[in-house]
Amino acid sequence: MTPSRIPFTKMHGAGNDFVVLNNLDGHIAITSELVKKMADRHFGAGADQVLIVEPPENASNHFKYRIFNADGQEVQQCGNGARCFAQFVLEKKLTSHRAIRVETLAGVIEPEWIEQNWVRVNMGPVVFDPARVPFNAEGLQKRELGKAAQYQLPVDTGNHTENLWVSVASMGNPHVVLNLSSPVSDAFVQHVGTTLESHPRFPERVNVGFMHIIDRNRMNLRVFERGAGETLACGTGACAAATCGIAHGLLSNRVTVVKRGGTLTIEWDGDSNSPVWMEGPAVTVYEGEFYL
Ligand SMILES: N[C@@H](CCC[C@H](N)C(=O)O)C(=O)O
Repeated sequence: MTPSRIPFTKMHGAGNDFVVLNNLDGHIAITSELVKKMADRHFGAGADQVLIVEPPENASNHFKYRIFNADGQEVQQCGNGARCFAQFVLEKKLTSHRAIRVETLAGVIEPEWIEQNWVRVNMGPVVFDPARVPFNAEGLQKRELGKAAQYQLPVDTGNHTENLWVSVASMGNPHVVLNLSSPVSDAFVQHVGTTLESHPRFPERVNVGFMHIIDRNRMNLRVFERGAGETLACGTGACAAATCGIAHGLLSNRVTVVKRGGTLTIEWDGDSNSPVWMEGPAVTVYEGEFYL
């Protein structure tokens, strides 16, 4: 039975914040309602995502990692959370391995603890096939840019409808990336983020990335996340934006992604079978008990 007080750890990865629960013994009944309560910034602990540590289904892996957005929906992947997950299981002495194999709804990822508060993760491959994002590209104007396509999507930007060229990618979870020539306003991120997150062309909704390339090695990125709104950083968003930029021939194979909450490094060799590597911070903020 779920206890009336649930111990949790508050963590963040570049300002993307999490409530992390150890449910290895299965004593907590994880429901969408519980997640929403914990993630609430006024009545709960407050978090962009709630992360759950569970035993693996396959004995060749170390853990299962479940991810819930603040709106209570369970989702496939979370990059900043993956680094915090590795920091958490080591800190809590749930493993003695620095490199672990972790099951997610999107497949197995491999975080490696590099040093205190710093983790590198093999995030698996990126997928640009629109059907697998999923994104309905039917009837849209399409252009090939390097190794990936872009699609022209009419988007209400607040003042008028603009035909924006967008890239789409899956890191296990869905992303749309806008490549902008200048930094964007808060109002633009809120308006376009809200519109695209629930756009009918994305049947599972989508995370919306606003990428501003500084040079071949560096970009600024803001992400309006599915189920959480704009966050201070999004790890899979950084992987999606960087790999789109690399595939389009605009970026080198190692990119520094600067977010409002911190900086991540993304590496990808451009081969569709190769994994995407992400490196960055993973920090414990405090321990608490949540009263039900
Ligand atoms: N913050 C995350 C992504 C969390 C899930 C995402 N909002 C989704 O719905 O797919 C990250 O660091 O990747």
